[in-house]
Amino acid sequence: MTLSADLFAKAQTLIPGGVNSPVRACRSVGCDPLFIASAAGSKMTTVEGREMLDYVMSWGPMLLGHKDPDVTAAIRAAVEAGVSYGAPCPGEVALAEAVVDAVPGIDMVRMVNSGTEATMSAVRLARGYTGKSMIVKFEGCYHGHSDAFLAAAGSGLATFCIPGTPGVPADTVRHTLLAPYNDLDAVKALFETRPDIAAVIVEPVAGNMGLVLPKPGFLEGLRELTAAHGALLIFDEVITGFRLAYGGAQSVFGIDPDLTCLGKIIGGGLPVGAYGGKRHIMERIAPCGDVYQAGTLSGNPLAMAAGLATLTKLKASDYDALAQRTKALAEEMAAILRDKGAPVTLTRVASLFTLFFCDGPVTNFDEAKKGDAARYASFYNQMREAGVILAPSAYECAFTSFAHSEDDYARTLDAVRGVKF
Ligand SMILES: Cc1ncc(COP(=O)(O)O)c(CN[C@@H](CN)CCC(=O)O)c1O
Repeated sequence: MTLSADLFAKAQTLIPGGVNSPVRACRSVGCDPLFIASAAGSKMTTVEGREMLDYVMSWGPMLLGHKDPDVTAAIRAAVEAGVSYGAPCPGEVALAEAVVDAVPGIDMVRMVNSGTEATMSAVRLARGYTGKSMIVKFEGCYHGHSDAFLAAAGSGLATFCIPGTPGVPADTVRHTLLAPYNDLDAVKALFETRPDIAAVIVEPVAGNMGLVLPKPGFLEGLRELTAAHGALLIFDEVITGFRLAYGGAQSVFGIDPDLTCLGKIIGGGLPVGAYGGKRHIMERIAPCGDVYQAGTLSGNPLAMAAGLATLTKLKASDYDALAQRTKALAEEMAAILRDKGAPVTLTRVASLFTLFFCDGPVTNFDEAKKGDAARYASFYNQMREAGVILAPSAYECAFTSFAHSEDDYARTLDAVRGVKF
């Protein structure tokens, strides 16, 4: 038995499924998880001492790479001043200012502790601000695990093929309307039948059914429809925020959402989420407004220091260069796999990509589900054997980082060449 296997056996007696987040259990790719002892740059080292090349990067936060020296130094310095105050601290102002300066649609921002909290709070705010109850989300999009969204979430639930989940009262998801991603007509039809839609929440680039890009006009259409019907447009940029560009997807597509949800990268690896948007909407949030939201560790000084150090460094980083290197890697991976006879549809943007083992196009969840999950599981396991960690689910993305080197990419392609179907 390996040390990971021993740890996993014990973990399963103490923690549901042996993990603190379902996808980490690797069930959909038919293996047990590796336990990680440390990480630095583009690599993680298992408890067995094996160095693995990482394309999960903590599911997105580690855009600078693991254990970035500047981020680590900032956390170390913050620790010396204490770890939590339960009172305002300068770091909260500094990170809020960095977010407001970076994200076009954010005039004011509230820090929380996860992407789930961010989207849950943004929806409550939208309902409070508009006085309406219904929300529209898209099949295959995942906005965290708050009840309203577990109607047909992508990410974990799609991996486990659970459409919705026990424990969510039926009348909770009664206020959630679903539409296929990229289907503007479906959204238009919802608005024509429902006068009580408070908001449409969308991943501007969907990262939880695998990577699915918005069709031209889709996001613009959502902006027009919501404005015309007195509903808010909420961009869930937990993955895309500070990853597609320093200003997020909204700065790339030129769309002006009413509210934006952030997470992952803005905490630099520590637990941070945030929701922000137009000042006249955000000022409805307590204590200046009447829509309640709170959090003991929101604005935690260590997390603020890690987030600020991360954004400061990203602001000076060359996103275009990373996008070009990611493009070269992903296209070569797809070409090698096609030469092995596998049907592969590659979707890619910036430092994100997904290899769907099916013919394309892949523009929504139904098409994403045509991917050959067994072939993906085989690919995942063979790549892990070769020392490369991909997402343990066909419904996730691969994440590169500024720490990935040309040698890393060459090593990855060598591993792909060794794959046998
Ligand atoms: C677009 C989007 N919105 C919200 C969330 C929820 O964020 P968290 O509550 O996990 O911080 C996520 C979380 N992403 C998943 C991976 N696709 C987190 C990994 C996990 O669940 O362990 C997200 O992708």
